[in-house]
Amino acid sequence: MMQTSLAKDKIKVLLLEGVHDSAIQLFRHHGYHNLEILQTSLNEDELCEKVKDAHLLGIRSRSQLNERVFAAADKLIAVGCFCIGTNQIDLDAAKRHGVVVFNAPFSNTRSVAELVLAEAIMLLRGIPEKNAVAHEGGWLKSAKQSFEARGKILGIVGYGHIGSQLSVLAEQLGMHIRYYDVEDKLPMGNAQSVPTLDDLLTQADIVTLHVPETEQTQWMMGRRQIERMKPGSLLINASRGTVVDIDALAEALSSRHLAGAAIDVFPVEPKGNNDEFMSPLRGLKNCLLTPHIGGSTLEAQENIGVEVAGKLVRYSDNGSTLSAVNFPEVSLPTHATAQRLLHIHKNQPGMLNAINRIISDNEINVAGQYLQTDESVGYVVMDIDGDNGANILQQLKDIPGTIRARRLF
Ligand SMILES: NC(=O)c1ccc[n+]([C@@H]2O[C@H](COP(=O)([O-])OP(=O)(O)OC[C@H]3O[C@@H](n4cnc5c(N)ncnc54)[C@H](O)[C@@H]3O)[C@@H](O)[C@H]2O)c1
Ligand SMILES: O=C(O)CC[C@@H](O)C(=O)O
Repeated sequence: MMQTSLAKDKIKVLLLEGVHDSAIQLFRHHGYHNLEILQTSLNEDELCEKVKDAHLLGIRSRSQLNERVFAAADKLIAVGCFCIGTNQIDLDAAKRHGVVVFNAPFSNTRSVAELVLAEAIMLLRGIPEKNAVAHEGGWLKSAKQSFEARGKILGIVGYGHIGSQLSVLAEQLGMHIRYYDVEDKLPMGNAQSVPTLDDLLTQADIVTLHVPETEQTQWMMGRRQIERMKPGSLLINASRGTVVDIDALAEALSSRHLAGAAIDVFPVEPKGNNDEFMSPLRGLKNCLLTPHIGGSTLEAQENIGVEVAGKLVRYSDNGSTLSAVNFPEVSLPTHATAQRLLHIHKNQPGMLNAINRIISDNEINVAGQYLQTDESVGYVVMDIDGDNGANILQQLKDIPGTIRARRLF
């Protein structure tokens, strides 16, 4: 087990939002026993208080990490998103504070694709409404407005990991796939790309959204886009709640312009399972509502736990930022007899010179050194011979423009 300069029982790991046990096991296996585990997210004030003594933080989609939270998190070195989306984090603020952010870019994608396919079939058969009516003692036995999936056009918006897997699964059922993406994407099977969102909306029997939350995707399914959808068509959203104008959707479902919808994500979601879910979609029987569980299968959560905890441990143990979402990627092999120093700084001229001047003034031999920069930060990982690491750490921290410096082992 790797020895770090800060004893591992002093490294506090704060895990929120019911991260899977596989993550906890992995931390413990690597010697991290100072864990605080919460099942819910925290509001901004609670977060600011809790993060004060945390070195590593694990969250899912509900925790909002903004400038104020990072400013309060003096000791924080990394955040792991135990999910795909990182839109809940101000990634630039994290970087300015020298905090590296990781996620799990594909571990839950199959789970989402499977759910969406099931929802498409359920909506085509009007099951949400038939189910709701049966629970009230009614009996809607009818073939009216009930359809097979075979031969229907599935319109996929965002043909990434989820959209493209869904494409393959849906084609197995005999559906015809059209997709719209801002980037050129390899069509799977017989899927066809369409040039505009409008083309997709006017052709598809079912529209399903698989885009990330960005400025461009915010409210991309507004009133006008919903009106462009074919009368009697269906909408599925398992991407992010801000992609769909929920009031316009509620009206389209009430008026039956849309025959049905399945919505897993909402502009405002409850903080935890004990909070009330508020939405204009409540009570609409042709709308299947799920509590943001597209990626919540045991398989996905177990894999995500191992993947993201593994990334946090590798960063904490040896400084590897491989696959970080907001940081230059560096992974230096360890040199058995050397001490490792990490230096995160503003990307300004002369930083490497300043670091190396300290090394040479102290007559230290460098066993390995790697610098990566992006437009705003630089990250140096450096192995030095001898035992001078602790002595020069303060000098490295004193270099103007330094964001954070750490001695690992
Ligand atoms: N409901 C859930 O539990 C759940 C689970 C996993 C992911 N998600 C959400 O689903 C999203 C998609 O996941 P993914 O793994 O497929 O991501 P991905 O990055 O692999 O694919 C996203 C695709 O959207 C495209 N895109 C981006 N902006 C676009 C725009 N304006 N118009 C059209 N296409 C655009 C991208 O080019 C890319 O191909 C995630 O960002 C996350 O927010 C939700
Ligand atoms: O597990 C979550 O909270 C979010 C799941 C999903 O939206 C993701 O971004 O991966």
